[in-house]
This record gives sequence, structure tokens and C-alpha cells, in this order.
Amino acid sequence: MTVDPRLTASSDPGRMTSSRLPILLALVFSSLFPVFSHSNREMWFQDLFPPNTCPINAKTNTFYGIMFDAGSTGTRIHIYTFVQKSPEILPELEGEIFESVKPGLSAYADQPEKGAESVKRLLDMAIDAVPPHLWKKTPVVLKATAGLRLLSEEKAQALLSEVKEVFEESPFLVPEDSVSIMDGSYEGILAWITVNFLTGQLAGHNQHTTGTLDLGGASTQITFLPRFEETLKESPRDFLTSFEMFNSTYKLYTHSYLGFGLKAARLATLGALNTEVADGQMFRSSCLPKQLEAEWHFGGVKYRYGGNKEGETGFKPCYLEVLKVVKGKLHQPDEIRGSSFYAFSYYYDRAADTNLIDYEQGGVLEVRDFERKAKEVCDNMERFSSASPFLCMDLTYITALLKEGFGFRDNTLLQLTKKVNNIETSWTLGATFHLLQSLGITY
Ligand SMILES: Nc1ncnc2c1ncn2[C@@H]1O[C@H](COP(=O)(O)OP(=O)(O)O)[C@@H](O)[C@H]1O
Ligand SMILES: [Ca+2]
Repeated sequence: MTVDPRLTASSDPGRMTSSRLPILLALVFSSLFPVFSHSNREMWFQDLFPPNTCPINAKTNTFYGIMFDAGSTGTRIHIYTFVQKSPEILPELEGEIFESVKPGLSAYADQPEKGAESVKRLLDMAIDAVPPHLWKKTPVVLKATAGLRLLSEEKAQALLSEVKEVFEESPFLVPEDSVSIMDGSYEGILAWITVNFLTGQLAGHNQHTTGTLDLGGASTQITFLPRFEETLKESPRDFLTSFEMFNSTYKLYTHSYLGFGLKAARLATLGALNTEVADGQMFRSSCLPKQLEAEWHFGGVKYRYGGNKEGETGFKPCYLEVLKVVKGKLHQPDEIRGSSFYAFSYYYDRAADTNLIDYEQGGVLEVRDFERKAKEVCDNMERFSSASPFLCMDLTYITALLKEGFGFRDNTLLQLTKKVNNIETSWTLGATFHLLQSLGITY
């Protein structure tokens, strides 16, 4: 029995990452907001927040932002602390408190109150973390991703309105639209903002920004800043989005593929995605251990699945099965073939599960490393039988998605990083910047 290290990592309530990023952030902010100067007292956030809320005479100020990520496999709270030490000094992103619960909201499709309860338990942490005098000024927002996108409108709305009620009963600031399903393209853009902000790339002239790959349970995103005219010309219109943040406009390539997250891909490989599942129906695959027969609940449906008892198993037949799921289904922008990308979520988890990277430190991999590991696991399933029975399928899917789906080269570099300077590399930070910007909150 292997323990998912994420479970231990996230079962530490109130874990405070008190990282300080003063130098880095000062650099980022000062180049993002070149208008800043001591003499005219213009502030870095002048364009970020309306002038009437700029705390020109404020002393040390701490302000908070609470962002919930209602993912398909879990709900996570991110409580960000920002400090404005004096009007002359740039505010710092001081730290983040992070906690998560499983399962995700969509698992409560038929019990929306219970779903909202799981959110409330996380929100109680914010009550402890944020000083009472700041509660009213601290916005709380929840954005749901693919899990809720896949539910019926009615079930999704029932969950969202229960959560809204929890927010409204809390002492925090509840903006309009505080509970919603996020558009897939925002997920990609906001994660891109987070990563490039945390790595200081937004400070320059966008020369060295890094693209991002997110592999969730139900959907997957790819986002990068195109460098070549060709990419802009050849990409489908709705893959290109202009986005304003920190006083700059970014024209990004981004797309969210619904149904191409790791768990949805398992169902697709088994032939069980978007089909009526008959009672007792068995779905078999050459990517699973021969003798396996088991049940799996996903999105409120029970699936029976198993290995190819009589037939083939192993990497080759598995790759062919998985290929059917991705081949020709994704747009392949030429310019990404040779670039490097940040990759998170299940890319990270599966790489860590198979010791391709260190669970805490992350690491840098080439696309071919996933293929090598997929072969090793699929061709020796009995050796990996203590791990998830889906390990072979997952690694093979990741390999096929990267190579045949997006069209990456074998030697494309992937940077797997869970945290930069102790802050989670999640779309939630980008979303919090956007939130603060729209609310004009500074303390
Ligand atoms: N903030 C986070 N920190 C660590 N892991 C995360 C975080 N957000 C998502 N993950 C990982 O992402 C994967 C699932 O994505 P999820 O967000 O639940 O699905 P989706 O994005 O499709 O709604 C899991 O591997 C989960 O552990
Ligand atoms: Ca996600």
C-alpha cells in the first residue's frame, strides 16, 4: 500500500508558508509599475486599484485574499497575505496558508449541503488566520473547475448556491459573483500569471516567460505567450486571448480541453466516457493488471473495470488504446515543440509517484522520461501492483498526451514544481490578483 504523499502534506492544518519574497517581488513590481517613484508618491498599484482606495497615509498594512479552488478531485483554500509596510515601499506577498479536502464538490452532486459543509470547514481556517478587524475587508471567492462543468446545470447551481450561503453567513467580504464556475481558458491564463509572476518573468519584457501545462482530473490546459507570428495566424481564434494584468496586456495562447483530464481520460480509454453505463457492465483495458477487477466512482457514477484476462497487456497495446483518445483531437502549435514548460497537478503527482522527481523538490524532466517510466511500469505490472492499478494507464496517457496530443518532442523539457518561494503554483494566486484589482482592496 503506498501513501499518496499529498495526503500527508495537506493534512497539516494551518500550515503557514511564511515565505517572504521582498526582493523578488520588489523587482517584479517595480518593473511592472515603472511609474512608481518616491517623490510623486505614485503607488505600484495605482493602475491596479482605484485612486480613492490607495492608502497614501497608511502605516504598515496587512491585507488578505481568500481563494477557493473547487477542483474535480478536491477543494482547496488559499489564504494569501500581503503586506504594505509603508506607502513608499512596495507591498509584498508575504505568505500563503493552504489546506485541502477530498473529495471535490462534484462528489456531492446529490447532497449540496454536505458539499457546502466541506467548504465551511476550510473557511473556518480563514477565521483563525485573518485578524477579526480585517474580516470585513477580506474577500472570499470560490471558483469551480471541470468537475462542476461536467455536472448538469441544475446540480451545479444547487452546489454553488449552498456555498454562497456559507460565504454569506461568514464575516468576510462576499463580492458579487463570489461563487462561480470558472471558464476553462481563465484557468490556464491565471496559472500562467501565477508561475511567471512567482518566477519574476513578468518583470522583464516578456522575453522569457514560460508556458504552463496543467493536468487536472477532468480537464487539461496549455498556455503560453506566442513568440512567432505564425502561431498567432495558425491558431484557432478562440485559443488566443488578450488579458490585462499589472498594467500590461498579454496575448496568450490558451486552451482547456474538457474530458482530457487524467481521470476523464481513464474513462475514455476504457470506453466508458459519455456512455450510458449498463448495470454490471465491465470495462477492460490492456493498461490494467490482467487479473484486476474492481469498481470506481467518478462524477457520481459507478464503473466496473478490469484487465484483459485473456488478451494482451503492456505498454504497446496500452499505447494504442490511449492513442485513440488523443490522436488528432488537440491543436498542435508548432512553436512549442522546442520550448520548455512548467507542468503541474497530475504531471507532478505521477512523476513523484514513480520517483522520476522528488515529491518535495520537484525536478526537471524530458518528455521521454514519462515514456521510459510508462514502459517500465506497463511491462512489469506485477512489480508495481502495490501502487494504483491505473499507474500504467496514467503514465501512458501522459506520454501520449504530450507527444501525440500537443506534439512535444521527446526532449522537450518539463519543469515540475509545486511551489515557488513557498507559494503554490496554482491559478488561485493569479485569480487573487485579479480579484484585488477588481475590488480596489489594499488593506
Ligand atoms: N493547489 C494544489 N496543490 C497541490 N495539488 C493540486 C493543487 N491543485 C490541484 N492539485 C492536483 O491536481 C490534480 C487534480 O486536479 P483537480 O484540480 O482536482 O481537477 P480539475 O482541474 O480537472 O478540476 C491532483 O493531482 C491534485 O492533487
Ligand atoms: Ca485544477
